[in-house]
Amino acid sequence: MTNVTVLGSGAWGTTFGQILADAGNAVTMWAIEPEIVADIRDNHRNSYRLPVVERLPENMIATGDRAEAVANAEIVVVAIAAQFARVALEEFRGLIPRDALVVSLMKGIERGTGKRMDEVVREALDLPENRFAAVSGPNLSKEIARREPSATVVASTNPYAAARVAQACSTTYFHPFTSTDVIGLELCGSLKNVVALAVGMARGAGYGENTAAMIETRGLAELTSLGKACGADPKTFSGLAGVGDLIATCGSPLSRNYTFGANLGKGMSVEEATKASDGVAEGVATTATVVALGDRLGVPTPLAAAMTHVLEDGISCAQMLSELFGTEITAE
Ligand SMILES: NC(=O)C1=CN([C@@H]2O[C@H](COP(=O)(O)OP(=O)(O)OC[C@H]3O[C@@H](n4cnc5c(N)ncnc54)[C@H](OP(=O)(O)O)[C@@H]3O)[C@@H](O)[C@H]2O)C=CC1
Ligand SMILES: O=C(CO)COP(=O)(O)O
Repeated sequence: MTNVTVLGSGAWGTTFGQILADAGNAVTMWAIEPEIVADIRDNHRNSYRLPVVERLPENMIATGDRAEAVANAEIVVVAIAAQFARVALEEFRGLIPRDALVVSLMKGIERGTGKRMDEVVREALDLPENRFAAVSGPNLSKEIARREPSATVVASTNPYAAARVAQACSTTYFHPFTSTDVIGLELCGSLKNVVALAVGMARGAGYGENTAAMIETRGLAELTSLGKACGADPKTFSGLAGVGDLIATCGSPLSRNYTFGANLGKGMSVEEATKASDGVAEGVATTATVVALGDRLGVPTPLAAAMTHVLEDGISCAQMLSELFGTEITAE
């Protein structure tokens, strides 16, 4: 049994807390909202962010006190909206035990700096690389909250850390694989959200399977080229965190990014789609950072560029699709 703290009691943070509790760990949830803390602590529910779960495990407690939340933690899991991660984590600097592992569930790239979540977490907490791990895969929280079978990837440059975290989140219904490719895992999780926005938009506009498959396949190619340029292992993109997460996210209205895109495709403005969103669609803030990353590395990112024009200039789905390939005939 391990003492694990989860920072952020959103849909996935709470679901992952349930996984950790089901795996036999002592789980402490931290949330910024007092009402969420009280709901988990007193009612063993998170009716605000995960109402699908009637009752959370007994070995899952909650607190809003930062020091108390991490005081005895052997593993600290970060499940905060990516664009708020740095500011939120800086409040925990110096509070986390020096031998605790820190795990990111976040899927986003920080606006302004273009940094991945492993970089943000390590900078905010002054954390050495060998105590960091990332978790990413086809993990739509509501299905996993219902304990449906699923799998994920735990990546750390420190194989011991990856194995330790994988052990802590292994249950009969949730199977972790390990990897040392942190960069690849981070890019898969972040960039697939941009592809999901585009696929959702096409679906919302009434296009079918061929168009979705076209966008997903070209999106995977873009994601893989960018990942390779960042030093990632190409194999990661054909695994659970790459193709696997694309299939899940681009195929389900449970995905916030997919649904955000679908609402755009139905004619909503970005503001209207944001208001309608149930949780944070991380791809909205990440899209522009992908274009900037591609520019910096000399890697073409036509899908991210087209989605940036959707998000910033309000171009239509038809215009987005026409921007994807241009008119020149090239090899695939
Ligand atoms: N939902 C899912 O199915 C999956 C999500 N993920 C990723 O996991 C991460 C967390 O997602 P999820 O758990 O769904 O949570 P949400 O995206 O629904 O919300 C983000 C969490 O961040 C918290 N938060 C926002 N701003 C701040 C802040 N300034 N300080 C402290 N906390 C803040 C929210 O708190 P509050 O609720 O109090 O507002 C909430 O707990 C995201 O990066 C997401 O991409 C990965 C796999 C699956
Ligand atoms: O990352 C996820 C599934 O793996 C959840 O996707 P959304 O953030 O689009 O809801």
